[in-house]
This record gives sequence, C-alpha cells and structure tokens, in this order.
Amino acid sequence: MKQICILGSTGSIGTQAIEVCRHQGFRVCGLAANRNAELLAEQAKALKPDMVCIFDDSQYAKLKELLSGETIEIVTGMDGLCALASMEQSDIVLNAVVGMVGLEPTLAAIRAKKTIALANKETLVTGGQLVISEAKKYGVRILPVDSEHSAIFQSLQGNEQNRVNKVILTASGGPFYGKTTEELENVTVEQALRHPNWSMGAKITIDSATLMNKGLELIEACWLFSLPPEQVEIVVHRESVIHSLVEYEDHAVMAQLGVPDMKVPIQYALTYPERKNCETAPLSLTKYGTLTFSEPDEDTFVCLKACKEAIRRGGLYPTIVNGANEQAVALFLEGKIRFLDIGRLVMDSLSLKYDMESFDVSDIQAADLLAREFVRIQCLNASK
Ligand SMILES: NC(=O)C1=CN([C@@H]2O[C@H](COP(=O)(O)OP(=O)(O)OC[C@H]3O[C@@H](n4cnc5c(N)ncnc54)[C@H](OP(=O)(O)O)[C@@H]3O)[C@@H](O)[C@H]2O)C=CC1
Ligand SMILES: CC(=O)[C@@H](O)[C@H](O)COP(=O)(O)O
Ligand SMILES: [Mn+2]
Repeated sequence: MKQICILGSTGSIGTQAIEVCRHQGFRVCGLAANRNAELLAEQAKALKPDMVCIFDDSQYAKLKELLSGETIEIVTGMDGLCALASMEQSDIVLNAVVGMVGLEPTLAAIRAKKTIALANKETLVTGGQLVISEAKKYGVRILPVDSEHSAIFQSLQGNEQNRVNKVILTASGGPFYGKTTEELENVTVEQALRHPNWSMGAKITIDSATLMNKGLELIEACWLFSLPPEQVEIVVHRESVIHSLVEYEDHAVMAQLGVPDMKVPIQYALTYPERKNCETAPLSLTKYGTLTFSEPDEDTFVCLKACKEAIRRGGLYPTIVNGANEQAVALFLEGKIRFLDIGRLVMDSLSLKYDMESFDVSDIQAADLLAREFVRIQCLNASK
C-alpha cells in the first residue's frame, strides 16, 4: 500500500489531499501542521499515522493531551518537520505548507530519497537552484501539485523529445481584474479574500489578488521545466478551465482542462503515472459556453512585474521579493497596511543589493530575513 506523508495537513491542499488518500486507499503515515492542534489531532485519530508534527511547540502539550491513548510519535519545530519529511515509511511527501518555511523539509525529503508532490511553490521560488540540483543528485522526482504546473506537466507527457517553444500559464486575474490603481486604493481584506474561482488558504488568495501568485508561478515554472522566463507567457483566463498550455516547435498547443478543483492535480501527483477515478465533477464546455483570454495588467498589478525582474536578475532576488511579499501579506491580513502597499513594498525590495551567485540554505534564509525586515522598517517609517 502506498504511504503518503502530508506536510500542511490542516490547510486547503492538506485537507483535500486526505480526501484523495481516502478515495485511493493510500495510507497516511505522517501529518504536520503549524499550530492547529485540534484539527491535527482529529486527523491523526482518524488516520492513525506513525508520526505527527506540530511546528509551533507552544501547541505541543495540547496536542499530546488530545492524542493521549494513541501510539503516535509527536515532534515539533523545524527538526521535527524535517524528521517527518524524511520518515522511513513514506513513499511520497506532499509538501502543502504555506511559505518559504517549506524549503528545509523539501530538502530533507529529497535527501531521504522521497518522491516529492510539491504544492508549496515558495520552495522553488526561494531555493529553486538548490532543490533542483539536490533532486538530480539524489535521483528524486518532483511532481507539481500547483494546478498550472500540473497542467504543463500533463501536457508534456509523451512529448519529452520535442522542442518546447513556450509554456502559457493561465491566470484567473483574481477578484480585482480590470480595476484601476485608483479603484484599488481602499479595497478591504474581505474583498481581496473573495477569489472568483478557487477556495484556498488566505496567503495564496491574497497573492492571486495582487498577481504575485502568477509571478511566483512564473519562477516556479522556470525551475520545474528548465525554462528561461522569456519562454513563459502569462495569459488571463477568467474561467480557470484551461489550467495551462504548452506550445511546441510545430506550433501545436497541448493543454489540460477541467473544472477548477485541486483534487485533480493533487491526485495526479499521488497516483502518477497512472490516472485514477477522481471525486471531481466532469467539465461541461457547453455550460461555460465562452472561454476568455486577455493580457495581464502589470502596471496596476506590479507584483508580477517585480517577480519578472527578480528572475531576470537571478541569484537571491526571487527570495527577496518572496520574503517581502510574505511579510507584506501578513501585515495586510492584520489590517496594518493597505492592498496597494503590498505591490509597492515588493517592488521596493528589489532595491536591496543581493548579488550572490552561489548560495546555500543559510544564505537564502538570510536574504529572506533581510527582505522581511526591510518591509517592517518601511511600514514603521510610513506610520511615523
Ligand atoms: N490552496 C490551493 O488551492 C493551492 C495552494 N498552493 C500552494 O500550496 C501551499 C499551501 O496552500 P494552502 O493549502 O492554500 O494554505 P493554507 O493556509 O490553507 O494551509 C497551510 C498549511 O500549512 C501549515 N503550516 C504552515 N506553516 C507550517 C509550518 N511551519 N510547519 C508545518 N505546517 C505549517 C498550516 O498549519 P495550521 O493550520 O496549523 O496553520 C496549514 O496546514 C502554498 O504554498 C500555496 O501557494 C498551490 C496551488 C493551489
Ligand atoms: C489553484 C491554483 O493553482 C492557484 O494557484 C490558482 O492558480 C490561483 O489562481 P490565480 O490564477 O488567480 O492566481
Ligand atoms: Mn496555481
């Protein structure tokens, strides 16, 4: 029986992954969350994994109490998360934690020769070079879970020998599609959290609203498919039915379509190379009637522009814009900055000088901390 370890099991991807595992009859051997001890305990009681990790050790006592009577090992912190990611029993580690904190457990899983099902895009945005070279070194496969990258991966199947002209990443455009900068001045957290097509965690939903998500996905695609940024085109497709496309040398274009439901890409990563019955509604094209396409507005949604510049510069600049964004989104969700401040802060973080060509995890973490600190200082200065 296939055994799956789920990092971020209490989140949007994590909870859907558990449903996929149930549907497929896979055993869940490990679970990890940040601080939601109640849901983690509920999942652990139902699934009987060998090990669970609660990252925030202030929640350890509560989890221990909730799991008293169960024979499940409980670990905490980054050491615990990495131990869970490399546990012997698992065949696949699904990384569905949010943020660049996902980098270290991804590396730990790779070094333990686990197949990686990767939802956590910040892993590749911040540590792409290192992660891809370690995956090659350890002969480990990284299977994309992000819907666009799964679509590209699926559109590449059977075409490995053929030359790719470009990949086309589709973007929903988010809740603020078509709005001007003036109209975005006073939008609220609640409005930004209302994604038109997908139900997701708060951080990625804000990223979709700013188009940072598409910038992160562009960088993610460059690493996953060994492409320069010029070969990644972004097209706004409001319906989120075409999940992404690949154009070949002969101008034939392959795409993967379906209703917007993450169960398909999650399951494909867990059953690959097989396709299995999935608890997802079938696509009715006639129900949609029309599918629309347009160019993204990078002058209003400057996060996308900042990500393009970061990957063009290379080095640790993607880590910088990612760190600035993680901090800015957290401040926006706390009501401390306004929506447009996110883009301004991410753009301004590119003024940080960080021209290293080779780097390890500690350099990546240092760049991340610097970007977060930069954002906090900018906000403090602005509020004086
Ligand atoms: N949701 C979606 O449809 C999609 C998501 N993604 C990507 O997948 C990742 C997860 O997104 P999503 O599920 O929406 O996010 P959520 O916010 O819904 O869930 C995040 C999960 O990560 C856990 N977590 C956070 N920090 C840590 C940590 N340090 N150690 C262990 N667990 C941690 C959270 O635990 P707790 O509940 O305790 O806070 C929670 O289980 C992101 O990188 C996102 O960009 C990509 C494509 C689609
Ligand atoms: C479901 C998924 O993969 C998300 O990353 C989604 O793409 C977000 O939608 P946007 O296209 O609005 O960023
Ligand atoms: Mn996506």
